[in-house]
Amino acid sequence: MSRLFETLERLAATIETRKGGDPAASYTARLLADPKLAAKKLGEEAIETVIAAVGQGPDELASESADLLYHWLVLLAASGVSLDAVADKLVAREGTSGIAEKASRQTQ
Ligand SMILES: N=c1c2ncn([C@@H]3O[C@H](COP(=O)(O)OP(=O)(O)OP(=O)(O)O)[C@@H](O)[C@H]3O)c2ncn1[C@@H]1O[C@H](COP(=O)(O)O)[C@@H](O)[C@H]1O
Repeated sequence: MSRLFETLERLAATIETRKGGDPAASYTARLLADPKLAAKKLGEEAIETVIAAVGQGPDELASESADLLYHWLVLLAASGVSLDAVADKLVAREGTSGIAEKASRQTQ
């Protein structure tokens, strides 16, 4: 398994432990208690990642990507969506070109 996936699984497990936690002591608990805030933060981190990608260099892009993935995991946890559920979607798409998939939707 890749180091990134192992890290994401470990972080997802840590995030689960924060459910119902004290928002004053845990930033994760604060986001989990307010899924709209978690979604808003994910949007902000996505924009910051794009800004890093178009002009701030590789280290900043890696750092913003880490922020993005952390907030993505929190939003999944807040919404009751497991990493396995996301994996199922990706596996189902394996081998299907995005161009072919879009064309099939347009002919339906
Ligand atoms: N990986 C992270 C992680 N990445 C980013 N962040 C926080 O996400 C926030 C990012 O917000 P911004 O970039 O918008 O920075 P900001 O301007 O300070 O934030 P705002 O004022 O806009 O809220 C910062 O407070 C970061 O510290 C994280 N907070 C927690 N984790 C992990 O989650 C674990 C549990 O955290 P707690 O629940 O807070 O103990 C930690 O041990 C870490 O492993």
